[in-house]
Amino acid sequence: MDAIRGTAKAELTAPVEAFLADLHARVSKVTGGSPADYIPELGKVDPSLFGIAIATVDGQIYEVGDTDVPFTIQSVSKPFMYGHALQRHGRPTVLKHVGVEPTGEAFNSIVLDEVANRPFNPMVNAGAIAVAEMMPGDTQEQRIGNMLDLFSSLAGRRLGIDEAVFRSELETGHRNRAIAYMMLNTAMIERDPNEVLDLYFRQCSVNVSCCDLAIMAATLANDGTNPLTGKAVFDAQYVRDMLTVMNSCGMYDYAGEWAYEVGMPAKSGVSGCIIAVMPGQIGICVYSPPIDTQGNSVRGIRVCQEISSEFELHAFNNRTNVRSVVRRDYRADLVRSNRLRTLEERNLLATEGHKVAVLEAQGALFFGSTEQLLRKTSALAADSRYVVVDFKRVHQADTSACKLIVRAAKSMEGSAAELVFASLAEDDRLDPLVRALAESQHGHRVRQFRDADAALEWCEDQLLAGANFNHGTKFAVSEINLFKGLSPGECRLVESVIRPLVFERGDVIMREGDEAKLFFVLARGTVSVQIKVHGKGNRKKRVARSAPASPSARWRCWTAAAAPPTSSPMSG
Ligand SMILES: NC(=O)CC[C@H](N)C(=O)O
Repeated sequence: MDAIRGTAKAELTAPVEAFLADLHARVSKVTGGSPADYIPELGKVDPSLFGIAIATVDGQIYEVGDTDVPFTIQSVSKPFMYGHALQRHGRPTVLKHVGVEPTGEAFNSIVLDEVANRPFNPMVNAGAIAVAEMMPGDTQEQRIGNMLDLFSSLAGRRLGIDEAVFRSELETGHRNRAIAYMMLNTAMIERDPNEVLDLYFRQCSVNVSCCDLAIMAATLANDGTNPLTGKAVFDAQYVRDMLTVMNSCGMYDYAGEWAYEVGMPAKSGVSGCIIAVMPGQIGICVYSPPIDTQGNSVRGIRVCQEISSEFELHAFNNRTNVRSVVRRDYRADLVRSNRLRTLEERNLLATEGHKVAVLEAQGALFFGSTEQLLRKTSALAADSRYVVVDFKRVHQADTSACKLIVRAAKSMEGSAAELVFASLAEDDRLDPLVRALAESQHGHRVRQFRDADAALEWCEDQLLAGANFNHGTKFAVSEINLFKGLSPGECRLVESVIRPLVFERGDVIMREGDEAKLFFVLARGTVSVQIKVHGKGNRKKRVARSAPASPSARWRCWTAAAAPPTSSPMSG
C-alpha cells in the first residue's frame, strides 16, 4: 500500500499528512508484543500490518499505511454497545448492571464489585457481557441484527461478522463463559449465558478497517453524530458517559499511564487496534496486531503518544481563552446606526450617544466565557442607559450559558440600564438561548432586534424621543441624500417645483392602483410597504404607510407635481 493513499507525492503539502507519513515510517520500526493468539484465529494475522487514520468532526480523513485491511473490532466494540444501552435504557437501569469504576485488573478478570456484585465497568469483559445482554430484540437473530445495525451506522457503511474469528472465540472462550455463569449466579445476567456470549463474541468479531474505527471515534468527537453520514447515533449526554468511562477504563490496567502520557479517552482491542477521541476535534485509529501483556497494541500506544504530543491534544492542555468572548465594545456617540438623521439629531446624538453601549460577543458561550461576557455587560451598564449585546458572532450557547443569561436579564430588571439583545436569530445553534429567554418571564422583557443596527437605531430613537426639535417643513434640499452633489442653482430649481407634505405616524401615503401623479422624496422618517391580503381571492394589495418610527418623528416628504407626459421626467 502506498505510504499515502490517493495523494500524489508532489501534493504532500498538507501538514497532517506529512506528519502521519513520517510518524508511520518511524513507528514501523518499533518492535515488541505479539498478536493475541489466545484466540487462535487472531494469532494467524500478519504482525507487520500497520495503519493510522484520523477523521475530523466534519468527515475529513487522513490515513497512512494499512488502513483498508479488515480486522475484528474486539473490545473497541464495548464503548459503543455501552452507549447503545444508555441510549435505550437510560443511566439508572444500566448502572444496575454495570458500574463505572476502573478495576486496575486485567480486562478478562473474573471479579465483580462488592457494591452490588456488579461488573466494575463496561470496558472489561464482565461489564461488556452484562451490557451485551441489554441489546434489545425478541430473538437472538434480532439482537444480532440490531448490533450490526449499530456498528454499520457508526461506520457509515454495512458491516459484517468475521465468522472464522467468531468460531475461534466461541470454541476457546472458556474464561468468558466462567464470567458469564458467575454473573448468572449473581443475577447480573438473566438469560442463558451461552446466548449472551454468542452476541458478545459476535460483536467482538465485527469486521472493520482503520478508517471505519477513525470515523466511529470521530462520531464520539462529534457529539454522537456520524461526520460522514450526518446521522445522529448517540445523544451527546451519553457520548459524555462513554468518553468518561473510556478515559478511566478504556486501556485497562494501563489506563493511568495512558491518561498521563496521551490524555485522550481511548479504547483498545486485542486484534491490535486502538481508538482515541479528542472531543470537538478528531477521532484516531491505529491498527498494528502485536499487543503487550495488558492487551494494548504496542505501536498503537506509541502512535497515540506522538499524535497527542505533536498536536497538543492532551485533554488537560488548556486551549480556552474565555476573555476572547468580548470582540469589542463601543458607544453610540461614536458609532451611529445607518438611519438618516437631521443635523439637530446628529448633534444631539453626539452629546447623548455615550448613554448607549454596544458589546459584540463571539465564539462559544459556556460558563467561563458567559461569566466574562456578563461581567463586561455589567461594567458597561454602570454608566449606560442601554446596553446592546450583539450575538452575531456567537455560534453556541450551552445550558449553563442560557441559565446565566436569563438570570442576568432578571437581575437587570428595574435597573437604570436596559439590556437589549441583537442577532439572536442569526444562528439556529442559539435557539436554546432564544427558547430560554422566551420561557422565562424575565426574558420577555429583554428587547430583541434582528441585528445590532436595528437595536442601535431603536436606542437612538429613545434618546431623541425627549428632544423637542423645531422640525419646520422647510429645510435644505441639499440635506437629502438623493440631491447630494447638486449645485446651489440646481437645488433652487428643485425647491421651486416641490412642496412639503407631512404625514403622521401610521398614515397611508399611497395604495397600489392609485393614479401615479406624484413623485415622492422621503426627507425624514421611514416608510413601510405593507402587503395586505384581501378577499377570497387572496389578492394582495400593496400599501405604503409611514412607518411607526419614534414618537417625535413624523413622516415628511416633498412631492413634485407629476410632470405632464410630454415634459422631461423630474430630475433628481
Ligand atoms: N481486550 C479485548 O479486545 C478482548 C476482547 C475479546 N473478545 C475477549 O473477550 O477476550
